[in-house]
Amino acid sequence: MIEVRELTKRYGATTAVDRLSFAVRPGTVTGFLGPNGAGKSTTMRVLLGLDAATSGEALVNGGRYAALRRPMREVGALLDAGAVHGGRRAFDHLGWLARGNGIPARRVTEVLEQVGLAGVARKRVAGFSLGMRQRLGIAAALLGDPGVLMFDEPVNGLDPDGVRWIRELMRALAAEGRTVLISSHLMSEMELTADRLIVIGRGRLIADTSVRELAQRFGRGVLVRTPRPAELTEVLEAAGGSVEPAPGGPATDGRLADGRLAVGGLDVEAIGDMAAAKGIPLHEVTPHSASLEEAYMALTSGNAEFTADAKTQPTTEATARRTS
Ligand SMILES: Nc1ncnc2c1ncn2[C@@H]1O[C@H](COP(=O)(O)OP(=O)(O)OP(=O)(O)O)[C@@H](O)[C@H]1O
Repeated sequence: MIEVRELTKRYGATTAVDRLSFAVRPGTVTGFLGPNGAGKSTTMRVLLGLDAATSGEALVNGGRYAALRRPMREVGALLDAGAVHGGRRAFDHLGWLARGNGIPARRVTEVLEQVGLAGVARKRVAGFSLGMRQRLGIAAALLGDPGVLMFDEPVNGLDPDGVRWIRELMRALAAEGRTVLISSHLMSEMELTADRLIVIGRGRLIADTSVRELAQRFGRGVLVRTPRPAELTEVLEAAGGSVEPAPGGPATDGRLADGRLAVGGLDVEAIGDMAAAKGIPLHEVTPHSASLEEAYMALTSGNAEFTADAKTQPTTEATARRTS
């Protein structure tokens, strides 16, 4: 179990994580999503005791990492696959980690087999491809057979076979009842791997939802294009519709991407009638089936527009709203 409560991390004037709260439960793969610089790595580093929180808490199995008695047996992590010294052999690197953490030597052989590196166990890491280094990093994370696992961008730079292998491994680890948190900025990858999604932007929570809920929320709707998006938004929201800026094109007024809106909860006829009644021109009205990628882009585009109010951070659904 991973719990982050009102976590804030500042580096000088930069607020990397801003009153962030979420929980990651056992038995699921949870995707930790957000654009570059959203605060994913920082959150993971604080969870792993590599950085101190400015305020709030980041707990693993109910305690701070520093207070865990046998950390590698409780939590395994891959933060930076390049962090291993190139002169070391894979077997020796893992053996050194095992000895330092009271882990039986047989685990080294087991995890090397598990990640498919048994054949190169005696080779120096300097000669490893990026994919092999990722596998070695994952082997290190698995060494203590921990119940909690965190992987920062594990599929970065991997070929399709490597990506599929990681996806299957993550799902298998969760199926064994482990808590698995994977960060990524690719919804396309998380869609196939994760059960739950925590989406952050500018250090704040944007959505804490299941993949299914997100698909349902954005799954069907009507795409509307108008030169007066703010007025139409007001009219449609007053009628009970949900309105999000739709991806596609740069934002012209800093808030709404070229006046396209994804409308949920209202049909084409109702939208057309209401716009006509208010004299708002419509340049396009199309029934639309959004992909999760589009949903993610709508959630994260112009993060300032989606700042979850820190006092009422959503916990069960993607409830972040535009603030204007
Ligand atoms: N050690 C540091 N000193 C100063 N600023 C930092 C430090 N670490 C991170 N930051 C800043 O904090 C913010 C969040 O960075 P972080 O690396 O956590 O984001 P991220 O979501 O992991 O992004 P990416 O997907 O690019 O890895 C960024 O603005 C980053 O520049």
